[in-house]
Amino acid sequence: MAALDLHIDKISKRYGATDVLRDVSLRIAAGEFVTLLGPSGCGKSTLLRIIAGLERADRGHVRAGGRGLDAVAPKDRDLAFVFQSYALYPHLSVYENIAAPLVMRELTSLERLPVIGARMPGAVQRNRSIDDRVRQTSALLKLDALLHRRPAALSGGQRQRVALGRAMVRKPKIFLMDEPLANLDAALRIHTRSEIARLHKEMATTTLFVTHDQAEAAALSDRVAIMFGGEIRQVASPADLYRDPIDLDVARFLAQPFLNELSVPAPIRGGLTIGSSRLIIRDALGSAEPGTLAFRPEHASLVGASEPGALPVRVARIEHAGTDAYVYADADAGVEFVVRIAAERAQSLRGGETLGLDIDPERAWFFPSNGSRQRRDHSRAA
Ligand SMILES: Nc1ncnc2c1ncn2[C@@H]1O[C@H](COP(=O)(O)OP(=O)(O)OP(=O)(O)O)[C@@H](O)[C@H]1O
Repeated sequence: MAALDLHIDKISKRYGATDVLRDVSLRIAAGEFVTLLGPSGCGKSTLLRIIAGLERADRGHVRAGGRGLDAVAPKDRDLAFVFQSYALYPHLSVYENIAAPLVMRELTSLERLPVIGARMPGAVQRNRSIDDRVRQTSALLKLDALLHRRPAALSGGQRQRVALGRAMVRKPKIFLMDEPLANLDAALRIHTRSEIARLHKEMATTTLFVTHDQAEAAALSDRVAIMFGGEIRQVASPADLYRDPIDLDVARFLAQPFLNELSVPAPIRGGLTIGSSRLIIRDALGSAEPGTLAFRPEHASLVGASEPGALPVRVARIEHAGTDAYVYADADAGVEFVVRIAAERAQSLRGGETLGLDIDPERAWFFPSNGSRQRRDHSRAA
């Protein structure tokens, strides 16, 4: 199945007085899996609906494989849309649900009639080809054993697989998926997520996936476009977004499970003054305005209280998380930091103990209060 690239060019959309999308541009390569990630209400679904042709943009263009789609009817766009709600036909079997888009497209209303339709010239051949495609698709989705069942007799994950099957059977050039895992419980979400990853690997269909779940975005995507307030803030691979966020919003949104933040006065030659300590942070070199020092729990360590350059902290509590532990440590002036350490090491710590917090000067970020962070590599793209 040949995949198509998808280009979204300067899309804007307003509802009443609200700018829902502002000049949104995004280029998705043929076969790429890109996720729109952002908080509720940031405009993800609206953008997907505009690409599908279900909503009209006020400005901007959508192109797929070089063809402008703005004037193309939704049904002729060669896109398949998978929604959060499965919207299966309750009175049809799994087989009939998956076959439905092909039956509607490839058979006339007479040919669709039971008994008569099946005997009409031409329809026999087309019915056979529909049957082949339904069986291929259900084999790919491991639904073969469930083809005779009605949706009511399926689990949530199975229903979502049928919804995927119904979208896949038409062999679309592009998949649009709007939170397709949102209605599943935690275990099924992870299972169905790996099914989607496997299918994408096998079929390499260009996919634009919407979620507000950072773990889902990271697990599935080649690249993630992170949105806030109707704008795409940064587009990068999940690893680059986590490692090199463009601003504090992005760093916070990808906090797993916590981001340490501290407001600090303007750095002097990369040096930040925190209480009676002075820390040199590479990211702060070249900045001369106040801002926020931020770092992830894994980018600091606990050392002896008298270690030079370490901030004095007191162990408040320890949370165990499998092989790791999160240590909540209080610094002066009511600031709390979280540090990730190995679970074995946590066993030797005691609540109330005074230690030093050693922040990794290469990995901590400095976000100036006005203006962007000076990033070391430039993964921002549109
Ligand atoms: N038809 C509409 N009329 C008016 N406002 C709308 C309409 N559709 C969406 N909006 C508003 O546009 C904004 C973006 O909505 P959208 O559904 O695109 O966000 P989202 O990022 O997909 O959110 P969620 O994750 O909650 O689905 C919201 O503030 C929403 O209330």
